[in-house]
Amino acid sequence: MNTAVNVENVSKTFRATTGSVEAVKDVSFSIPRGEVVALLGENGAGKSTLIDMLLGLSVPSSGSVELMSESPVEAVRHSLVSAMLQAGGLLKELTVKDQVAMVASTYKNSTGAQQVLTEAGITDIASQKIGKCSGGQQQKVKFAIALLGNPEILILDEPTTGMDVNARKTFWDSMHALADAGKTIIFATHYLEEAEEFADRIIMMAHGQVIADGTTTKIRTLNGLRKISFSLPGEQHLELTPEQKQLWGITNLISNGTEYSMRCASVENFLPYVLSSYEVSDLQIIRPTLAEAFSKLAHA
Ligand SMILES: Nc1ncnc2c1ncn2[C@@H]1O[C@H](COP(=O)(O)OP(=O)(O)OP(=O)(O)O)[C@@H](O)[C@H]1O
Repeated sequence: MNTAVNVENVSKTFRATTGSVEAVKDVSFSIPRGEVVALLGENGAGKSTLIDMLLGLSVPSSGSVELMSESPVEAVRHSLVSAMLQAGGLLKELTVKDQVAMVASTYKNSTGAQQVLTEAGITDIASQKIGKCSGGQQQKVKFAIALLGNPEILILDEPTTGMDVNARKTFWDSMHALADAGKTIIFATHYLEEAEEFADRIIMMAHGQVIADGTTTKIRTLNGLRKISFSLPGEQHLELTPEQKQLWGITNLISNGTEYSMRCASVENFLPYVLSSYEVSDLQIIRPTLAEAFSKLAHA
């Protein structure tokens, strides 16, 4: 069984007094086992609604979801999947270790409270009451709880919200270890650098739909916004006709003495022309950042 998650033509419509909201619209994707996938999208894009359906917390209005070839509810029941969600679930009066032990006792075959406390990096706050933990520490407690069932699939909704830089690093180190052990990880985040650094694949959502799906490199170049800069020493001047600019998708052309910079949609075709027609130095091709691609795609 190589497919961990299969989502087919899934839509979710909420009925509200003000009318209906199509939170997720005809979304399909498949995630092989062992893949680490970042779910990106602006506020209200539909990420949490999709995650709720992956976990069986809500039912699609149409379409189907399968995790390890089972329905989400069955997959949760068989501890094939566990989650770290944005909303509550922790008891403020309990200590961290009692909270984790309490959830551990509900599993037939739990990983063990002590082990998940170590994996989540919270042995130092084990005796602290949940109510006295910071937002970031509570996130780590939720992470420890998510590890208890030793699930094949981990689904994390904005897991590092509230964590400081060190806590985020420790968190992602733990996630790396899990990914190396072959776990499938799906995480929603607003931190693009986390997606860039950690995910094998990015699924980008806007207005309930998947607007891009691929590796970070693919997503970055989807909008074709690579930037080129170079110098033309001596008396050389770059001269491009409007037809050439259109052909190679040249925009934002700026010249500053001998230095030129521009955006280019067709670097592979433009560069041979420049290199054969001019004496070029200091050539640089700069990939668009994920943030640029994200912003462009989300507002297309
Ligand atoms: N229970 C609900 N009833 C009505 N509308 C809802 C409900 N839950 C979500 N929505 C709407 O569905 C859309 C998608 O919301 P969702 O929470 O899935 O977005 P999101 O991408 O997770 O956003 P964020 O990044 O802010 O968490 C939004 O327009 C939201 O207002």
